[in-house]
Amino acid sequence: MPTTLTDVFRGHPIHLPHSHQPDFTSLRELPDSYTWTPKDDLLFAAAPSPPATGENIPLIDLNHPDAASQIGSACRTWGAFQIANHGVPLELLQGIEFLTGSLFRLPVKRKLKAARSETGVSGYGVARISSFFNKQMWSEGFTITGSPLNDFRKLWPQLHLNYCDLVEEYEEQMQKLASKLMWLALNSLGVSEEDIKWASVNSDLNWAQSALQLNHYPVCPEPDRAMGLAAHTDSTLLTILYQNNTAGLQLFRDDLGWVTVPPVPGSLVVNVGDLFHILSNGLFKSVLHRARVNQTKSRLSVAFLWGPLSDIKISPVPKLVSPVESPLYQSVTWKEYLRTKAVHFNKALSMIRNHVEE
Ligand SMILES: C=C1C[C@]23C[C@H]1CC[C@H]2[C@@]12CCC[C@@](C)(C(=O)O1)[C@H]2[C@@H]3C(=O)O
Ligand SMILES: O=C(O)CCC(=O)C(=O)O
Ligand SMILES: [Fe+2]
Repeated sequence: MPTTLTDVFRGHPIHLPHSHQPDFTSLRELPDSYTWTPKDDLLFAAAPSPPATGENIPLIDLNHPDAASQIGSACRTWGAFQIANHGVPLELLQGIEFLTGSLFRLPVKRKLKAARSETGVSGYGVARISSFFNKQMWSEGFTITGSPLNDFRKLWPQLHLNYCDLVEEYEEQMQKLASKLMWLALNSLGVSEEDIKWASVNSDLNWAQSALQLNHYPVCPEPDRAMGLAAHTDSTLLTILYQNNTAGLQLFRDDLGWVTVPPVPGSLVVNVGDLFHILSNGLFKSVLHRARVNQTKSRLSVAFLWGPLSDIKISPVPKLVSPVESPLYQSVTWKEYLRTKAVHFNKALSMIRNHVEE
């Protein structure tokens, strides 16, 4: 039996000083424990990109003949892009948004019946990365790895089977899309199937696994001082994000600061994760991103976090490594990397980097 994501996290309990949320709707003012300052997050106050620069993440039409090169270039400059004509039925996106909304609208007591345990990865709770910060985030989440049946039964005694089918269908579609996007990006670098043995296109994707992260950012009384989800990179190969019609996702660019990703109805946001950065020998950028909140509209997002099976060694594609230099990164499995990340968080990538000898 391959190691699942659930197995990987069992050995990494997270101890959160505050493991569940207050009833956000009852808070009229931002409590101290939710008030962020630059001390709590070095990049908190980094300049937002002036809208006048017109710099925006590309919106790529997957039916366009140049889609592969556009994706490749977006992965290098932004580490992210939006896609239209992705082939995922609109009803499925609306379905998953509806499921997410109904989950977070449940009474707190019901949601807590499916609370994530200290040693678990699935279930309801605060963001995993909360343990690295002194302040709390203005959000609640629900993580799905493997079958959500047990948790969903507790949340919706009547409707859980329908919702399980919906999640399964969503994951299937996302899985296919993710591998298609990965290969488009790799092809743009001249990398083909012979170069990466474990990631064959025609293997029913039995080399991949995923997690689904549902996020809710309630309306916030003082959004400028609050943080929905603190800045992080994903450890994945790729993450595909569906966001409802409320802006909040921001990407960090060294040259521009924080850039907001505008919601485009029906489209999906794709971002490069740490493993794809490693695989591309640093060519694709694992983008630092975060979620801000606002005072008038609550926000929902659904992240499909996608990577290889836990024991597959990921190393920079030899073709992308210069013949006279060593690869930028050591080889690492997703399992090893998630463990490094669970301890070192945003420093994980630099810990497996090969340092040039003088
Ligand atoms: C398979 C994954 C990937 C996880 C952990 C586990 C399930 C949930 C994912 C996230 C989702 C939120 C950001 C992140 C940084 C987090 O804390 O939980 C992600 C993390 C990672 O990409 O490293
Ligand atoms: O809500 C968002 O826009 C970002 C979510 C995210 O980054 C994540 O779940 O990993
Ligand atoms: Fe993320």
